[in-house]
Amino acid sequence: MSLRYLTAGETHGPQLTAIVEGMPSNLRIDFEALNFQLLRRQKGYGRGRRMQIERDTADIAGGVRHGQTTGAPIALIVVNNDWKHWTKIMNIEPIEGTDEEKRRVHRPRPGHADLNGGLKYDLKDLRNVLERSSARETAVRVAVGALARQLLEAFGIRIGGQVLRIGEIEAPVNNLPLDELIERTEASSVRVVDEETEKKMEAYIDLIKKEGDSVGGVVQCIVEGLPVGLGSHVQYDRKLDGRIAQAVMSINAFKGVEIGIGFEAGQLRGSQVHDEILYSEETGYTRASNRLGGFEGGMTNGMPIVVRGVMKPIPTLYKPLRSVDIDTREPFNAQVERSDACAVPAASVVLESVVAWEVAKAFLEKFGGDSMEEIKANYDNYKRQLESY
Ligand SMILES: Cc1cc2nc3c(=O)[nH]c(=O)nc-3n(C[C@H](O)[C@H](O)[C@H](O)COP(=O)(O)O)c2cc1C
Ligand SMILES: C=C(O[C@@H]1CC(C(=O)O)=C[C@@H](OP(=O)(O)O)[C@H]1O)C(=O)O
Repeated sequence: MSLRYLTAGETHGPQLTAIVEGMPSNLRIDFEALNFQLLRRQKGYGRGRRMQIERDTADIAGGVRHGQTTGAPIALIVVNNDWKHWTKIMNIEPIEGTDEEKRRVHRPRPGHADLNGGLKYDLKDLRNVLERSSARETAVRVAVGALARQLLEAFGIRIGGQVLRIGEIEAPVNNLPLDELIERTEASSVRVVDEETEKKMEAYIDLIKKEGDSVGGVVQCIVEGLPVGLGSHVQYDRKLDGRIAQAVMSINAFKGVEIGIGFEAGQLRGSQVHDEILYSEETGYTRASNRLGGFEGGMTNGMPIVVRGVMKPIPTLYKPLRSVDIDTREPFNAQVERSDACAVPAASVVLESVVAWEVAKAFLEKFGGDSMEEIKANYDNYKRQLESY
């Protein structure tokens, strides 16, 4: 059985839940490291008041005993602190003239799931759509990704990321070693490596917010320490770059994905794009560059995976756009819900998490076993095969 998971839960409901199946036994879970990933996602300049209410941690309610996985499905729970403020609105049916009726959402926000979801599921309170379409769900996806990260780390595979752009402000290109990149972005309110860019981005977010507007950006994730041959060229749905693209596009508000130089490849010559193959006794086969971001033929080539994603501006605007009231079909300004002005730094943590998951899944498909020991034996054997090739 391959690795899989499902999530459930509403943004203003009691909790978010994930069931993760297919994790091998005997993986030691570092609870502090798991919760650190949740904390990372909560930080970032430009977020709304909700992040001051929440203190995200993941409770494990199944599949782990004495700090180690047992091979059983893992149940993860992230509690919503905000639930206590929403119990009435979430539990009581909105009756005309009551406070609950006033909180019914009937003026869909352009750019959010409100109208499509209302039409599709025949829901007259668009809250029933927004509760689940909210990116609050990414909290539990980050918890799931944190498990994947721990599995990968046991095999020396590591992940880092950074923000490359927020609206008009672009971060200068850097090729820092992963450790330094992680250290510097961790210290930054917008997950960039230098203070000058950080200051510019903060000021830009302040300006956007003051104008009742919102902003998106570009985020990048790097995975290092990979073996050659995760994913496969033989079937469309086994191509790991394709799976990663799907995972990135599944993040709320993501509108595009690039691997390596991505779209730039369309304007360059072959000689400027393809990574020349080298060989040495110490390193085995390697590449002179990594413009293709670690992939050829849907398989890892041993170079770091480089994935970028673009996030559109947040749809909820304090200065709302035109919309139509679904009760009257009259033009109205869209509903204003409490909202972030910019969630790009948080989204960069979500990007790392979904990429970690896809890589871990492909890793288990290749080296699969029911216990960490079995996987390690398979992995060591494969490494010997590569060395003798
Ligand atoms: C970390 C994160 C935080 C977000 N915060 C908000 C927010 O506060 N308000 C909002 O309207 N959209 C927010 N979004 C975006 C919406 O969830 C998203 O646009 C919506 O679900 C519609 O999906 P789509 O943009 O993928 O089509 C956020 C997205 C992410 C990744
Ligand atoms: C709760 C989170 O993000 C939320 C994502 C979100 C949306 O529409 O996507 C809307 C906002 O919800 P609320 O109106 O409750 O403040 C964000 O705060 C989170 O990231 O944990």
